[in-house]
Amino acid sequence: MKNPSEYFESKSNLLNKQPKLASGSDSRFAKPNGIINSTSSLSAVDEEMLSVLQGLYVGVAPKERQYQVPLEEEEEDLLTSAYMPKEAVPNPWDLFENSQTTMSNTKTMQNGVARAEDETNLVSTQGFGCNSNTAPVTNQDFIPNVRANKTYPLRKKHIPQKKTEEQLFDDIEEGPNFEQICNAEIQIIGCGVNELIYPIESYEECGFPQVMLNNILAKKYRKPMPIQKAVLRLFMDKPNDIVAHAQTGSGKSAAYLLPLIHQIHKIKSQYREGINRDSPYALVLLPTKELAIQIYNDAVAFSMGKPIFF
Ligand SMILES: Nc1ncnc2c1ncn2[C@@H]1O[C@H](COP(=O)(O)OP(=O)(O)OP(=O)(O)O)[C@@H](O)[C@H]1O
Repeated sequence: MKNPSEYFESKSNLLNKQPKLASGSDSRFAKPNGIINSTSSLSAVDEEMLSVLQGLYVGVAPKERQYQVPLEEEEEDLLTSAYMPKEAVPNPWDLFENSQTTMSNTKTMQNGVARAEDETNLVSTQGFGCNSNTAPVTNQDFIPNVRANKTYPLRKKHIPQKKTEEQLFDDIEEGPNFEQICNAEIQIIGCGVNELIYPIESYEECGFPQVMLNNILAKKYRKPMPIQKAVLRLFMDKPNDIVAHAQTGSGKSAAYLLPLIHQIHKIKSQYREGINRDSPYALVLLPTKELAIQIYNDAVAFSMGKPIFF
C-alpha cells in the first residue's frame, strides 16, 4: 500500500493527464473537469490508487460500479430511514449527468446548478430539490457520499431546535447535594503551579462582562462550584491548557463554557465581525448527541445578549 501522501501529490498530475475525460461528443463524458469517469479510462492508474481516490474525490466511481453493487437490503433500509426519507434519496448518477464544474470560488446557485467551492470540491451538481436560484449552498450539501464502491445518501444534518429565552432559563434548580459538592476539595497540579493558586469565590472576580454575569444569575448560579472555582481562576491570567475532572453533575460545563464565551466575546468586540468568520472559534467534543444539545443550550444561555452566534 502506498503512502496516502503520494496519492495526494499525484492528484494534480493525474487530473492533468485526463483532459479528454471532460470533453467529447458523448454526453456521458461531459462530466466535470477533473472528475474521473470510468475505470477503463484509467489505464495509467492502478486499482489501488483508484480505491484511495474514490475515498477522496466524489464522482470517481464509475456508473457501473456504483449501481451494480447494490446495498444490502437491510443496510439500505437503515441508511435511508435513519438519515433521509427514501423518496428524498436522489440518484447520484442523475446529478452527475447534469453536472458541471467550475474552479471558481462562487458558492451560489446559478440556473439551478450548485457551483463548486474550491479545488477539493470539484463537483457541481444539479438537483436535490433545489429550485432556488439565489440560495447560497455549499457543495458538500449536494455531493453523494461514495465509499467502498457503494453510494450512500448524505447524512441528514442535525440542527438543534432553538429554545426560547424563557425555556433556556426555565426549570433550573440546584441539586440536593449542591452544598456538599460546593465544599469538595480542589486539587490543582502542574504548569509550574507549586504555589497554591487561590480559587475564585465569585463569578464577579473573573472579569466577565455584565451581560454575561446577568446570564449566570438568570441560570440561578449563585456561586461557582469547585471545578469552576479552579478552572475559571486558571483562565483568568492566560488561556492555559487544562485537564480537569470532577464527578458527573459537578458543574464542569460552565467551567469551560464561561471562559470560552468570554474569549470569543473579547475577540468579537475587538474585531467586530470577528477574525475567522467562516470557522468556529471553539470546538466542544462530547460523547452523545443529547449531551451536545444540553451544552449547546447552556452555551446559548450564557452568551445571551452578546455578539456570539451558535
Ligand atoms: N454554580 C452553579 N450553581 C448552581 N447550579 C449549577 C452551578 N453550576 C452548574 N450547575 C447546575 O448543575 C447541574 C450539573 O452541571 P453540569 O451539567 O455542568 O455538570 P457536569 O459536571 O458537566 O456534568 P456531566 O459530567 O454529566 O456532563 C446543571 O443543572 C447545572 O445547571
